[in-house]
Amino acid sequence: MIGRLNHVAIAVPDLSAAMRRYRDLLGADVGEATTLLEHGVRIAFVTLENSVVELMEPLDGASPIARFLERRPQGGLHHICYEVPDIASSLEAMKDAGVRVLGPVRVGAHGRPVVFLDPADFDGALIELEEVRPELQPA
Ligand SMILES: CC[C@H](C(=O)O)C(=O)SCCNC(=O)CCNC(=O)[C@H](O)C(C)(C)COP(=O)(O)OP(=O)(O)OC[C@H]1O[C@@H](n2cnc3c(N)ncnc32)[C@H](O)[C@@H]1OP(=O)(O)O
Ligand SMILES: [Co+2]
Repeated sequence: MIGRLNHVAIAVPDLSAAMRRYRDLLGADVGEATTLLEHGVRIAFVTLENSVVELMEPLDGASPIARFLERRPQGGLHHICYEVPDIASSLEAMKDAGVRVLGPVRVGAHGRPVVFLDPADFDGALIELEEVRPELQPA
């Protein structure tokens, strides 16, 4: 059901510092920082040849990553995002299997529908599913 790895996300306490590290120390292609109010985060994507890393800092104490950073003040690996062709049918399959879905489907940073799955039901890893419809992709 899942397709490509879309991104791996790292929660960071200071996005500008993390962006500088990736750009200046690692020589990576770091995009612009973007605020995602609805998700409570400010993010920047690092584009690699074969995948993408999402750097995220919390907007405030109510952000879903605020508690995560309280436990790990230096930051840490936060979630992994897989592409699915049809998020509604993926969700149905998850619910049928008893996997807890965290919140509703929302529009993610790429402007596509995303949803999160409870780490307690997925080997301790927070999973994001992002809908990437094959028919809408360039050939
Ligand atoms: C969508 C926009 C953008 C994009 O890519 O397009 C993004 O990716 S935004 C990313 C930020 N959004 C989210 O993370 C939304 C989903 N996350 C959540 O709903 C919460 O963060 C949740 C439920 C995973 C944790 O909530 P909370 O922090 O309130 O709970 P606790 O701190 O009490 O933790 C409970 C339990 O879960 C474990 N946990 C927490 N975070 C993670 C994690 N990232 N990976 C693995 N496990 C995690 C935590 O250790 C606790 O475990 P326990 O055994 O009960 O101690
Ligand atoms: Co993400």
